[in-house]
Amino acid sequence: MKSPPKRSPGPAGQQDQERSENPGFAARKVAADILGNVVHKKRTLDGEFDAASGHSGLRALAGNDRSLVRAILGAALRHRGEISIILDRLLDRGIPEKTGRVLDILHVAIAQMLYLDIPDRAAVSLAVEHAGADRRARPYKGLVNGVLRRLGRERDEVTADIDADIVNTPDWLMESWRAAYGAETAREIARAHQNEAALDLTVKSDPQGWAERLGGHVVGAGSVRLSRKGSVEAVEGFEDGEWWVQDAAAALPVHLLGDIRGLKAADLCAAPGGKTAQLALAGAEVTAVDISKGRLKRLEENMARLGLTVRTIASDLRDFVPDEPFDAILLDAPCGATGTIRRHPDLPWTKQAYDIEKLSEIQGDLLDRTVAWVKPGGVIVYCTCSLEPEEGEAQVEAFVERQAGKVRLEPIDAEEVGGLGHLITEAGYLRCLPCHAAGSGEDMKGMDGFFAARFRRL
Ligand SMILES: C[S@@+](CC[C@H](N)C(=O)[O-])C[C@H]1O[C@@H](n2cnc3c(N)ncnc32)[C@H](O)[C@@H]1O
Repeated sequence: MKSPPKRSPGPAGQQDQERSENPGFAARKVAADILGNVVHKKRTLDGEFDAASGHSGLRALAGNDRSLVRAILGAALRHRGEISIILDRLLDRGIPEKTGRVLDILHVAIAQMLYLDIPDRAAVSLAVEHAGADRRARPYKGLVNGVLRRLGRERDEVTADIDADIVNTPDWLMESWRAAYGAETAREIARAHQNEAALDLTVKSDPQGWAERLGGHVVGAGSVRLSRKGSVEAVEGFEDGEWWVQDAAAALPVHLLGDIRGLKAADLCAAPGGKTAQLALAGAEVTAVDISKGRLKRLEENMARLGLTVRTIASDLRDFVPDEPFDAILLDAPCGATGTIRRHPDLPWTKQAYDIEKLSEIQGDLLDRTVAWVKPGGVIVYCTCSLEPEEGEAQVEAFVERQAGKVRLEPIDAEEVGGLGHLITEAGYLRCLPCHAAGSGEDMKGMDGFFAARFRRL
């Protein structure tokens, strides 16, 4: 169950050094705190890790301890269902409500013991110390010690017969995937979420050359896949703006617009600009629209690094009025993002079915608006990084019905997406799943869940 070591012990954060000399204590404390914020307060991991507005405890940690917090949270969230079952088996009478952080402390400790290469004694003693330092958890310090030591002793019995593929996904999501893709594929999707995603790059040119230079493979429709982890800024070509990070699946929708050299293209919901960069590189005159000024600023910084020029407009699309119609429109609509769980293991624990319903209404509204913004004969590509049919297949079927006589579906051909025929549905949509291969060969396995459909304006 354990994965290779990911840490070297770093200095404890300033605040916690006052309370504990034990190296690594501050990291465990911050991890338990963030876990609580994610699962109880529905805060996102990205938000908690934001340098400016994220969790204040993280700022006090050294870089290697921040990485340790990320690794612990990744394991605790990816295996949350398993850990809950293990805790049920270990806790004869459960834990009473209002016990402060006890459950979060236990989840963090078990994540280290079972899924990270951290010695049991370190995980247990830091958890016991943490319980002792927390006013409401203090009465359960003995219980934390007993439960974790028993797990250490009875690991095989306590972890036996757990269907990890199924239990780490909330029921509503598993049900949605079973209904959409069948039980076996739903299981494969959930299994794919147990692992982190590879690092995929979109390069300005010469994918094969960059793959050789960086020790990767060409996948998808010319993306470069690297297995390395760590800071992307340090990778050759970043500073010179030769590539940007973009999942192989996320790179496919722009290819569906065809030859856009010299055409006016709108990138709607554009930030942080992965697809904007592709459009500009393909020679289109790009207008990038996004509701978020902050995210648009990031898009502008990304374009500056890549040496690409685009026009940016900060606007809610529901207030947007283009000066003139476009030849091509890409709508990468806001969605539940359930296709990105490998990168965002917090997502299953922060989103609910209700969020998908609300978002699918917005998607329908935005998609309808694009019809008036594209020239007759022009093309609209709709895409989302979602696995839910309400945000994909069902969404576009309803669109075609509402806009009958104004748009027609233009089926996608496998040749347009690097020859990956398994990604094209019978209806001619692009449907990528996290368990799909991005090329041939075992190390090509995995891509973000994505949906795309193409329409021609009549
Ligand atoms: C899936 S992300 C876009 C990713 C981007 N296309 C890329 O490839 O890098 C969705 C974006 O939609 C934007 N957004 C959400 N609601 C919007 C609205 N009503 N009008 C315009 N943009 C919106 C969000 O700010 C967010 O940046």
